[in-house]
Amino acid sequence: MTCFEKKGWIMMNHKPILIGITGGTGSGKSTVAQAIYDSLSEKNIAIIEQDAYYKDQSHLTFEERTKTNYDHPLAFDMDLLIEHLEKLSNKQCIEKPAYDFENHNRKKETTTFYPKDIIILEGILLLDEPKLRDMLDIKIFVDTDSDVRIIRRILRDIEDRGRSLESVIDQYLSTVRPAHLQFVEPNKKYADIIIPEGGFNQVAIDIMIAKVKSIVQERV
Ligand SMILES: Nc1ncnc2c1ncn2[C@@H]1O[C@H](COP(=O)(O)OP(=O)(O)O)[C@@H](O)[C@H]1O
Ligand SMILES: Nc1ccn([C@@H]2O[C@H](COP(=O)(O)O)[C@@H](O)[C@H]2O)c(=O)n1
Repeated sequence: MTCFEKKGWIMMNHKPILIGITGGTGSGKSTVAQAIYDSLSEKNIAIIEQDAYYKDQSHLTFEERTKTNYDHPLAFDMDLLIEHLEKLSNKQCIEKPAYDFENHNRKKETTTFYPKDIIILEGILLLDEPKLRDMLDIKIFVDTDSDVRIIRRILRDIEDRGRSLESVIDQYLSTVRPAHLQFVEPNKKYADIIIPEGGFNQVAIDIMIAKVKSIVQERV
């Protein structure tokens, strides 16, 4: 069954444009996603964070959940993410999960998410799974040096995600860095565009916006 929001619908008979923004942790993915969203805010557009699709771990204790490798593809419920993107392509609503970084678990509540003309999907592991990769109309890799990324991550995880300096460093060395080298960096080759240094690269963002607008024009 199709599902509509009261908002304007510009490409009624078309599948949504799916923009994937990937790159290492702290590279600036969310910042780039927000900049694109802000520049196209008059359109029927939304952001989906891949983080919302971390697997539910309610069967584990908090202590056990701290030991999960959150940078491995198996940490994500990729089947649910793909199912949701397919539903949105078919103009169906989804119940989008939400994630609690402090508890290392999915939240109980979900949000009803309506189909959009443009969806920005943002996350560390968008290009590793061929089926997901093939669904993306535009694939962007935000490329930022690892020393800059770890500094950003330390600040963010302590401030927003309830972590200690020691836990961020331990996690980075034991799982984040090895998984980045194994699953994130090698998939850069699949990107259509590589944006150096993330969110404040206005030239790259303007080029992206022009591309999205030209796809919209083709489809209306
Ligand atoms: N080009 C940039 N220069 C300086 N700081 C940036 C830049 N891009 C992002 N940041 C900052 O770095 C932090 C991480 O950025 P974010 O977009 O959340 O990264 P990601 O989503 O890849 O983890 C945020 O505090 C953000 O404001
Ligand atoms: N319980 C969790 C879940 C994920 N992480 C880390 O989040 C990173 C991905 O988010 P970004 O915004 O940084 O792209 C990823 O590197 C995981 O290590 C976590 O620490 N705890």
